[in-house]
Amino acid sequence: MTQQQSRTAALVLDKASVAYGHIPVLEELDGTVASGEAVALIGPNGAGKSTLIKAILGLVPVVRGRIEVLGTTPAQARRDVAYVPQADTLDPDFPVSVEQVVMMGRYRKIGWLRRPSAADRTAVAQALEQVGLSERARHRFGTLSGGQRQRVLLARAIAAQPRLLLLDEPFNGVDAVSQHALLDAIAVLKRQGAAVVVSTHDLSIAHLACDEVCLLNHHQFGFGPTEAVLTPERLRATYGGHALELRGDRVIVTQT
Ligand SMILES: Nc1ncnc2c1ncn2[C@@H]1O[C@H](COP(=O)(O)OP(=O)(O)OP(=O)(O)O)[C@@H](O)[C@H]1O
Repeated sequence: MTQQQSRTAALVLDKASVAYGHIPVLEELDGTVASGEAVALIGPNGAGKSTLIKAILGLVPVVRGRIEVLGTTPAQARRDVAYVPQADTLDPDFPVSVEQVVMMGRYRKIGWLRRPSAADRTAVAQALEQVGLSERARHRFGTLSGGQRQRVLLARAIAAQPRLLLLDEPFNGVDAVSQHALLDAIAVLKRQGAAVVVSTHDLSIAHLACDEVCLLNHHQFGFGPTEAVLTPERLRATYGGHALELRGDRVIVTQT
């Protein structure tokens, strides 16, 4: 990757406002995420973090301003963007193996009708290795733990070789091993030049994995380098009337 490419903006928010019908959710967001960098979206429940991720995917409309993804519109960039949802929507009883789930990440590249090539199988094996689940490739997806299933969904996103990866609270309720695998995978993707957007309540994720932070509660309360933006004062402003405790690296809302 050249220096020029490494400075390419993967995501631009330009006075972007997002709404569900007539209900405004996000107002006038501004910020840029470069390729090879990660940004943490931090804010209380209902702040609009998932909504921003859906707007970047082109699933919720931008009603004013602009969201530019990989130099184009969210809808046009979609094939180069991978998404790991907050809760997996795959029925655990559905009889599908771990490697079949990860292969789903390749379908946008190979099409639904063509058989996977050797390159597709290699991409799947590498993605599973990256999340530490190679030995579970033939296991049924539904038999894995919640944290392991989350890692499989991350592997599915990695196998897609995205230029932008969107993770919606991927660290909720996962064990330390899964958390490490997730952090490692984010680091590898960044090194490969992908940009990463991760919504989280865990400030350690922002410190460990993210170059930048976007503080959100319908409005933006800060967007910039993690160390500069992630201050107790700004967090309190973002969480508004809620009483807050910073317990270790987690934001705990003690009173609403
Ligand atoms: N499909 C929808 N239609 C209308 N309003 C919605 C819809 N989805 C979410 N909202 C509203 O948008 C606001 C932001 O929700 P969102 O899920 O983006 O918040 P969040 O920051 O991701 O919260 P959490 O941390 O709880 O996941 C909330 O007020 C929610 O009720």
